[in-house]
Amino acid sequence: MPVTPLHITGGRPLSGEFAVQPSKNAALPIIVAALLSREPVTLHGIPRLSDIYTILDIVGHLGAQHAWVGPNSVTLHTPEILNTEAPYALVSKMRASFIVMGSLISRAGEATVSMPGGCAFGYRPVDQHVKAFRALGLEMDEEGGNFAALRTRPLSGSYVFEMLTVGATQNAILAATLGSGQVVLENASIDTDVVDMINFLNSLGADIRGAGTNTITVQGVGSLRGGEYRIIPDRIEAGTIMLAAAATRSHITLTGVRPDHLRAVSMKLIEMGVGILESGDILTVDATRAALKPTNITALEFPGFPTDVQPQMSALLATVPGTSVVVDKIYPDRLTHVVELNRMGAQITVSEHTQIIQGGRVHGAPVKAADIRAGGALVVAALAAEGETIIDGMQYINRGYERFAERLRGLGAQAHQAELTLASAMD
Ligand SMILES: CC(=O)N[C@H]1[C@@H](OP(=O)(O)OP(=O)(O)OC[C@H]2O[C@@H](n3ccc(=O)[nH]c3=O)[C@H](O)[C@@H]2O)O[C@H](CO)[C@@H](O)[C@@H]1O
Ligand SMILES: C=C(OP(=O)(O)O)C(=O)O
Repeated sequence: MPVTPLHITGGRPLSGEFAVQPSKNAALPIIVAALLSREPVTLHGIPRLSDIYTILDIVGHLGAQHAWVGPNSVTLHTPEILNTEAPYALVSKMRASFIVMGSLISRAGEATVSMPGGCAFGYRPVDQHVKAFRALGLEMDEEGGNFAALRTRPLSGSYVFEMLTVGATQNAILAATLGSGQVVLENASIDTDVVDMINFLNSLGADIRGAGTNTITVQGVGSLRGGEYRIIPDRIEAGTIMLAAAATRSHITLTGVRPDHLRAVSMKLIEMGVGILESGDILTVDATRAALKPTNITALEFPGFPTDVQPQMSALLATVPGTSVVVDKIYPDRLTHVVELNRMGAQITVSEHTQIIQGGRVHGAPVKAADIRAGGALVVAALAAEGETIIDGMQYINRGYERFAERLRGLGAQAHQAELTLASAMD
């Protein structure tokens, strides 16, 4: 299905309130984790995004029935696993799909999953998933781009991750949740999305200790019950909007946020001269008080500055006079936004994976998003830019931001996506 470009006429401040969506990157693994229960599980706080529809298709193929029971609530029910194979056509769309491997191993003792896809911003191996599975006792085979796992004895033992990885930590936890052995994961990710998945599994009766620390112990249990769970707010969307407010020198309020998940973004904005006020689940951003100062950022694992907000930060810094430097230690090649921002008058050069940004004015231009957060960056820049920006590649933005044009209009932005005409629908 073709999607029409987003038109934004920028250069004016935003105002009002923005209700942050529930977290895509927490919801995806929790939907996969719901496969572990034979009983119905109702999840509240599921954003209506293309990635969510994709994962629902994937778990549906494996045996989960699902029904939307509210605007952002889904009930999943998997009495039986019907398939232990997740084919390329489904898995190639999205990186998060690779963790169905863990759920299938737990529930069925075997899994064949194609190498995952996802946003193309550089090398994204799955070696830690595979090494962890092997260390915990699974037989692993790789053939023709597929990974096959077979459980011949209860999972047990330990694995020390070679780097902090959200997905591999989640995959190993899922694989060990149902069973009779004990698994210890060291140098495990403390990311909010790992913690939320563990909290969800424990709410159904799993025995997983150490969430939010680098050592996670999973004691296998026989089965999980059904239940209800609410997913955390989307800190990446919230971060994008905070940076949009700063780029447009606005004063806005974000509602339904977890300020404690956003500290790295808030601290950088405060350092730049932006006022940030936290009160419960409300966060106010005031960029009207002083001229903003340039800064340097390095994207790191949580609780460091998120890689998923790095391109949007580059867009903001392109509007701040002076020199800023941006490095991404998680995905050093996450740079597809640079050429497009430069099309809008930004002055960003890249040397050895380091963005050197000479901030100043940006102007509207036709641009193209090549991945989700590059799209977020182009929206931030377009809101700040004089004139009209036409952003192509909305299929990427739609992976991560729900009804974005409409919700940005709620902040007073001039943003609209043309309706699909019969002619464009047949493209
Ligand atoms: C759907 C979802 O939630 N995606 C997020 C998740 O991706 P994802 O879970 O894939 O990212 P990881 O945390 O696993 O990756 C972190 C780093 O470890 C490396 N690595 C990872 C696994 C592995 O087997 N080998 C290896 O070398 C990666 O290349 C990367 O440099 O976390 C990323 C890092 O916060 C975010 O950008 C993604 O938006
Ligand atoms: C990069 C993302 O997703 P994926 O890991 O599926 O590519 C993202 O959510 O920013």
